[in-house]
Amino acid sequence: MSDFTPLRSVLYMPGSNERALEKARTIACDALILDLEDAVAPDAKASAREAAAAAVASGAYGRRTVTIRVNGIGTEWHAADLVAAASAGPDAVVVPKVETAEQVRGLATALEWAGAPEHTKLWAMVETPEAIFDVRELAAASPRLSALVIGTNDLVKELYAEHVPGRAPILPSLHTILLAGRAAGIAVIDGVYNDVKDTEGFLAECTQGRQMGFDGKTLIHPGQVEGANSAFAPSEQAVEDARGLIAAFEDGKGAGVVTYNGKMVENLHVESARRTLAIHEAIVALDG
Ligand SMILES: CC(C)(COP(=O)(O)OP(=O)(O)OC[C@H]1O[C@@H](n2cnc3c(N)ncnc32)[C@H](O)[C@@H]1OP(=O)(O)O)[C@@H](O)C(=O)NCCC(=O)NCCSC(=O)C[C@H](O)C(=O)O
Ligand SMILES: [Mg+2]
Repeated sequence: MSDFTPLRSVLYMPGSNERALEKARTIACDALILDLEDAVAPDAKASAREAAAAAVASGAYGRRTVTIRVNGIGTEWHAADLVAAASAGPDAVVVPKVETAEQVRGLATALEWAGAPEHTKLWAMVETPEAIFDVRELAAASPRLSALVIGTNDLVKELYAEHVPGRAPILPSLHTILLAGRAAGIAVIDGVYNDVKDTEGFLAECTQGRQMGFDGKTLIHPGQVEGANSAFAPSEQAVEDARGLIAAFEDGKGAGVVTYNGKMVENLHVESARRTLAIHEAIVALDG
């Protein structure tokens, strides 16, 4: 049994949108982010906080990973959001615009003090230039931190860049965040695609994200879930090849190098194939 948690499709929904919270019970995403930050107007912050905490406590989202995104450090809502989220005990508390390792340690301590259960992890959003300069230390700052989530909208805004197909203006930042996440051994989740009607552009960005190495993608609309689930899952061919490659290596009876389908196979390829199978098994277990 794999201990890998699929995070192919991570759907944001405004904590203030009752219809979305209800609808999310039937959406086949791997994870939900109940948002208290950007998607919620200032006068709806308190009611959204209550609704998100109640939604987590309802246990209505089955085996999906359920998280709450609180308002950022330094905002007037941050402390109350953190306390409410800690007592609701979601799978993770997502904190936007985290910039330093010190902030990560402070957040972990605050969650502890607020009585967050051990299973409540911390996900830090990386979406500012300051964070990218500190991301290596930030990613390794606390055992409670289990994911980096990229905020491409804020990043593009902060860089005075533009959203373009292929994302050339932000690729150096995306790679830097991935390197930091992989070095720390935590998940890294790609940013959102804003045009909910542009399926072709969305799928191209999912493929790019998978090829770069992201665990999955954050989403803003239920119509994006299926595409992300499929793009970030190993294909049938990849699963078959992983099994074949492992079998070929084991048949080599201790040889350090063999071939499979004409290609060189060494132990490092076997490790990658085992990871592919672990992801596949975790997805099968989640999807049932
Ligand atoms: C983008 C939207 C405002 C579009 O809303 P709408 O026009 O209402 O969509 P539809 O009419 O197509 O909706 C169809 C049905 O699906 C439900 N729905 C829509 N979106 C969601 C959702 N996210 N989760 C659950 N359910 C959803 C509608 O209720 C309809 O249901 P039904 O009544 O049964 O037909 C909207 O999609 C939306 O609000 N999306 C989320 C926006 C959000 O959370 N934004 C904040 C996060 S993005 C971000 O900040 C990333 C980061 O910080 C960065 O910097 O990049
Ligand atoms: Mg943002």
